[in-house]
Amino acid sequence: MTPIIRTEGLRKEFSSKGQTVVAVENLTMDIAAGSLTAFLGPNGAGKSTSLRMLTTLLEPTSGTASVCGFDVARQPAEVRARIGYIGQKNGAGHYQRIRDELLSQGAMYGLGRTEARRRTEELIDLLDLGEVANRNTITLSGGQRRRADIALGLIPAPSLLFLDEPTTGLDPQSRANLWEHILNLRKQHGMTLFLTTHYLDEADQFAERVMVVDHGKVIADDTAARLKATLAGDRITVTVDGDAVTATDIVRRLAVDSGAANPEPTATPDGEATRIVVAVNGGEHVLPRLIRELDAAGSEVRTADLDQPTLDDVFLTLTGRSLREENQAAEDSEAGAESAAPSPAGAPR
Ligand SMILES: Nc1ncnc2c1ncn2[C@@H]1O[C@H](COP(=O)(O)OP(=O)(O)OP(=O)(O)O)[C@@H](O)[C@H]1O
Repeated sequence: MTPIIRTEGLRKEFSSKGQTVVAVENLTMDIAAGSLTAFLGPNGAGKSTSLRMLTTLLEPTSGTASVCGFDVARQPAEVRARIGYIGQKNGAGHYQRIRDELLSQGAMYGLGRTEARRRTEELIDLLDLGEVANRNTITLSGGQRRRADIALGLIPAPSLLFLDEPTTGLDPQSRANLWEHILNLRKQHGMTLFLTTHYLDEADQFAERVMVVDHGKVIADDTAARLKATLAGDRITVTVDGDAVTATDIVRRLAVDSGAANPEPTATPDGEATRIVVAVNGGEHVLPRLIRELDAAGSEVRTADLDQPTLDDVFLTLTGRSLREENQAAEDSEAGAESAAPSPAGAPR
């Protein structure tokens, strides 16, 4: 089947104060129709720029991209007619009722009045906006506003939807709720979804394909499960009494047997005992065997833990940075800026 997105050596450079910034470098990928791909990367990695090129909002410096079978540079109108794009900033206007905004969007896409009305009501229903459809966007909660954004992006009934950080800034419950809606849409309409997110748990849970970009380049591209298995591995920590050298040898042998990429354990004194940490493959099989072998060798196992990796561990291996910590730092600085910013008298905060 022809991929719904195909890029070949896509590149975007910006000139800023006499300097050239390469935001996206040599992006080559095929995305299958009907798939859900998460495009991940630290701040400034080039995710939004890639999305903006694929949605025809930015012209590539070089390389090619076809979306829904049309070239983004030469046939932008054809591309736009087939896609939806939900950017980072709230797309819904502030002083219009959601229902009216959806109707205007329908008119903008050239739907007749009856069809615009039908789709508006369908999307209000699908995205659970019934209770707020007659309210102005400015009065909505973050989660409701994001759902309104998605409804707006879906007015033209796209076969491919791009979402740039759809859940950023939402509380965990609103995130879960929005995801339920996104997955529901996908099920009902067989849409292809291509999204960026800073929440790696979302990518892990919902995406079939995870692409990690850094400094404008794709540095990993696979399923979340395979990325975790190949780039992070499981981690076993045991605390043992008795002969630390023998115990460490046993741990190393089992890690080697498991096929771990780096089977060298680290052993550190923990009071009278020794704490041994090692990376293994298939930790759930290795751990029981390890406990039996240590026991048979006369090492008393005080504690035994198995940590299975998250995508953040993958991220750390790949980029040397923890996205979880970056997110936390960004949230902290936003919260700081918000509490420091003066609020104009009477203005809603
Ligand atoms: N209009 C512009 N002019 C100059 N540089 C730009 C412009 N837009 C983006 N860049 C730069 O290109 C790089 C990639 O930016 P981009 O917004 O694509 O990153 P991102 O991965 O989406 O980041 P974030 O997660 O913070 O949204 C960054 O170094 C950014 O500063």
